[in-house]
Amino acid sequence: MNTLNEAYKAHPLHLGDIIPLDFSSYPSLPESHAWSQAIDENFSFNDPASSSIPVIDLMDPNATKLIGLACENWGAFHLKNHGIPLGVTQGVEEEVQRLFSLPTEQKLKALRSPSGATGYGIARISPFFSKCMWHEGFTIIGSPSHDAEKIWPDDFARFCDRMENYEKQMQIIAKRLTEMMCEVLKISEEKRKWIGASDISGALQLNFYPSCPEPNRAMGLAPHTDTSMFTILQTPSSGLQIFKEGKGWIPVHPHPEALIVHTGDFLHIMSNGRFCSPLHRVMLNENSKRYSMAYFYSPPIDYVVSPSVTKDLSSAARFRDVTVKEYIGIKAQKFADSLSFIST
Ligand SMILES: O=C(O)CCC(=O)C(=O)O
Ligand SMILES: [Fe+2]
Repeated sequence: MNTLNEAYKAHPLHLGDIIPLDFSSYPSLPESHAWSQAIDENFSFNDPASSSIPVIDLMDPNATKLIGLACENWGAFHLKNHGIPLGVTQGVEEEVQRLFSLPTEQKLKALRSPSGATGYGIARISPFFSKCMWHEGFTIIGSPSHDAEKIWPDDFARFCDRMENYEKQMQIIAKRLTEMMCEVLKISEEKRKWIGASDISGALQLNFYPSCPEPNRAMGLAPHTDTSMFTILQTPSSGLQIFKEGKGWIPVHPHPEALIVHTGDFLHIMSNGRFCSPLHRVMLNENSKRYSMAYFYSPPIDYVVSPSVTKDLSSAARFRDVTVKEYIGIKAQKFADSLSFIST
């Protein structure tokens, strides 16, 4: 059994916090999904050049340095020339569309169990908000065959092949990015030994946001930070926003053939706060649906995440040591207060 599954098993959800709405049968926004305040845009486009996350070419000889700066200043960047063949991305996009356009009853066959980590269901962050999100998701850890078989008993091989291939590609890029980030943070050889190991904690989250009758009063995905070390996101559509201190919510418009990478809580801890773990959310559209594939990447479950992993920790550690597994548990209970809960 994958160890990430074990980490989630210890924190079961209520069934009511897993089942998505059948969005196609709601021509107007139900009260359960109407957020009380109109969602503020609170962002001005005075200077678009300094108000968008940087684009970094992985083949650029200065890529390591640029990635370090982007992680410090934004906690996010576009990554181009990442080497994933276009056919692989397109294949996954096709499967995501095929999955989410199925009738609700069919998708519900793979409903995530309350103590499960994989399958179909609403976002894990849902219990922390009083209103529901206009979103459905499907989580994959390793092979998706167990869940896909329930949906397509005779025809799940193509979905599985494409997803597993995509996960492999993500791991190759994630390994490369981890090496670069460790270089920037001067992480000791000892604490880098896990890189490239087979027991890394990885999960692929497929997200779907149907078109919404009242996008300004609804929320695709509510503000959160990712628990991961970093997340590699692929989406053909706008809607994602990242919160930047002093600027507000910044829209992240996808670049053709580029991936979006953003740092998560684990890198924030390991860098002693130098890399941000940006708050982000997803906004909706009245006329178009949106989907995304988010690959969450973290060290193995027993790895000790600590500011002391860096060789040049010059100031006092701002966070106490936690294992990956322990922090997943803290996040499941404390959500937005998790980083302050472990701060020293
Ligand atoms: O759909 C997106 O663009 C973002 C998804 C996300 O933030 C997540 O799955 O954690
Ligand atoms: Fe996220």
